[in-house]
Amino acid sequence: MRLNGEISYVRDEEENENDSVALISLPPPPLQKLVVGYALTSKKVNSFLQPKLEGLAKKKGIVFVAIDLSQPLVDQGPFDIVLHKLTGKEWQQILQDYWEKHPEVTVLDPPAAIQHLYNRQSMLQDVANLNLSDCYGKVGTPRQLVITKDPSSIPDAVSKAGLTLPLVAKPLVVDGSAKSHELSLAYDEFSLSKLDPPLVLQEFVNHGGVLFKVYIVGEAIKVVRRFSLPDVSKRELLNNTGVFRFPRVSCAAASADDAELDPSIAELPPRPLLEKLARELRLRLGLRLFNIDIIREHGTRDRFYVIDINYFPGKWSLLFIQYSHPFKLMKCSLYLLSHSFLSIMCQFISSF
Ligand SMILES: Nc1ncnc2c1ncn2[C@@H]1O[C@H](COP(=O)(O)OP(=O)(O)OP(=O)(O)O)[C@@H](O)[C@H]1O
Ligand SMILES: O=P(O)(O)O[C@H]1[C@H](O)[C@@H](O)[C@H](OP(=O)(O)O)[C@@H](OP(=O)(O)O)[C@H]1O
Ligand SMILES: [Mg+2]
Ligand SMILES: [Mg+2]
Repeated sequence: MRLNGEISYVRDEEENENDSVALISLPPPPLQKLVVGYALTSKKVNSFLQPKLEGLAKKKGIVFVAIDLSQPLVDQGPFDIVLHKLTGKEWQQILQDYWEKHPEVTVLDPPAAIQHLYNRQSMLQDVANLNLSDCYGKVGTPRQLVITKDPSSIPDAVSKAGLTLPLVAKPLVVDGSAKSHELSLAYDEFSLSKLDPPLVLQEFVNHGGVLFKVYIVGEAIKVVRRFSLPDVSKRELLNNTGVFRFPRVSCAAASADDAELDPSIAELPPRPLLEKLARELRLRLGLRLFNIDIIREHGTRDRFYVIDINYFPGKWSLLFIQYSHPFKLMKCSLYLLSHSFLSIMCQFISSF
């Protein structure tokens, strides 16, 4: 079975361009320029600032200008928007000072709000506090325990907390480094003392090996499917011991949008549920650019868990890669997906 791999809840502006016919031909009003100053790592510049985005943005009067980190921010600009994804206290302070002097500038997003996602404990707190049970499904977070020191105390702490094995061990701090994405799966309690705190130990939830990435850009939502860790059976749990490091299983290259999947596993979470979740988290987190990783407990229709939230994610450029796939249609759908995504980004920026 082939499922529609992606949903968009915002009409693509490009689609609408030919909808209306001008009755009187007046010259178009001059486009008011919107200047977006950006402070991004070179990795992010490569993945985000694709010529395609810059081209589309230019047509809509949006220009991207690199912020020079060696110069005072206050001496640069003027900017309408500052778009950033850099970690570190120093940058936070620079932005804060800038914002105090220029409250008219939109900072995407406020550094203090982003900071909330840089810790895997605070990251999921708002989801845990939500009550969406009447909204087409239940959304929660896996039970988890924070360990800050003394690895030898972990087996005892896990048993006291009553966590069920296997457990996913995740570095507590998420700072964009490769190390902060080094995760392990622990099958038995005693091997847990080999781990290296500070970390979060999270119950592993069987979910049929498919994860949903929900991208939030302002009020727009996009969902894609990615491959994920396979289920762990009771037998595997009994026969395995130890702690196993695993690579970045659900990276952008692990798209499951065009895979043949069991429909009960592949079915996207209900749209009203995602809309409510996105709206609530946007408000509670105070963020406009983020993504939620969500899984459906295997064997259930409506039990969902948020396992990760990332600030301003997305290797959108990957969607442009011309896959040497035998079906031309697939190339086309990938192109359309990325195109509408870029359009959404431009629409969002234009809204300020
Ligand atoms: N509680 C869980 N139950 C089942 N699988 C999980 C759980 N937590 C994580 N995983 C698996 O591990 C992968 C990585 O976990 P997570 O998303 O928390 O890490 P990350 O390094 O922050 O990822 P990202 O690259 O999205 O930032 C997930 O995509 C999923 O496949
Ligand atoms: O393309 P997707 O699957 O959305 O992956 C993102 C991850 O989920 C994020 O965690 C990455 O951000 P950090 O590397 O800053 O944590 C993020 O890195 P980026 O800042 O280079 O976009 C992406 O790798
Ligand atoms: Mg993730
Ligand atoms: Mg993450």
